[in-house]
Amino acid sequence: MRVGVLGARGKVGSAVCAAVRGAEGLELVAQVDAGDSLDVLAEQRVEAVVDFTHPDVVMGNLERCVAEGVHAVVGTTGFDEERLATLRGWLEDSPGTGVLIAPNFSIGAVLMMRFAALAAPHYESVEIVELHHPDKADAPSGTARRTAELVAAARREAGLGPAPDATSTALDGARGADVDGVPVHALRVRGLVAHQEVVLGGVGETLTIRHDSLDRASFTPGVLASLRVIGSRPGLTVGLEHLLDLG
Ligand SMILES: NC(=O)C1=CN([C@@H]2O[C@H](COP(=O)(O)OP(=O)(O)OC[C@H]3O[C@@H](n4cnc5c(N)ncnc54)[C@H](OP(=O)(O)O)[C@@H]3O)[C@@H](O)[C@H]2O)C=CC1
Ligand SMILES: O=C(O)C1=N[C@H](C(=O)O)C[C@H](O)C1
Repeated sequence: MRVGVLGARGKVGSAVCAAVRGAEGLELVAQVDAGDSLDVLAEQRVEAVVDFTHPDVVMGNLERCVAEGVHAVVGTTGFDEERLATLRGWLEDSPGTGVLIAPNFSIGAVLMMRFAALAAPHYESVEIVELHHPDKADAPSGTARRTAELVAAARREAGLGPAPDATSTALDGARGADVDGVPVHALRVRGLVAHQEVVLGGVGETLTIRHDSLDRASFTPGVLASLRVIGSRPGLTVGLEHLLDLG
């Protein structure tokens, strides 16, 4: 498969370029970064792109890729329901083209999200703390948003109400951002890569589920696995879990 990487000079994009170069059956034929033309997609007969760019530009990239029938594996964050609906519309006009968007391509993060959803119905309280490097464009992280949505859905399904919180006065931001009723706290600290804790609590006990990406190499196996199947998954797939057998 002929692969192009968008965001090729970025922190994750450069790791993906190295991984694609070393992967059997994949050929890195285009490296695109800010200011470069997407004409290279047609010129180099790119079959699939990997996008790790910026939430502000990813939709423009995907509109062009889908219009040209180029499959896309997307790690860039910033997808809400409105963006996903727009993307589904574009894909309807380009049958056979596949787009996979994953808030997190590391296996541990996917498992952390699954474990958090599994635990959620059993605890009264739940909060999420995500910790990242200070050059990150968005807050909270895409992973934290997705985790909060999964936890909230699991709580709703179990008939649980809002987690108790008797705070009657607080400094703005002290209780984090409210994502689907789940407080999410974002730390930006030099030296960190990508980390998250889901803290659950009930009477007399807490459960903390923590995941750490210590190196951006943690994202590349999931990206390569996605590239290998994207050609046979037309339409939109959201989440790496759909490619894994998690039981
Ligand atoms: N799903 C996952 O597993 C992961 C997702 N991410 C997400 O991926 C995205 C990128 O993260 P990261 O690599 O750390 O960020 P970086 O800023 O290091 O890399 C982004 C790169 O994209 C470039 N770029 C900007 N605009 C365009 C454009 N229109 N076309 C092509 N390239 C462009 C940037 O150039 P310039 O700097 O000149 O603007 C930069 O080189 C973020 O949204 C992040 O949250 C990150 C890690 C894992
Ligand atoms: O910007 C990052 O670094 C990361 N972004 C993704 C997110 O927002 O969840 C994935 C991971 O947390 C690293």
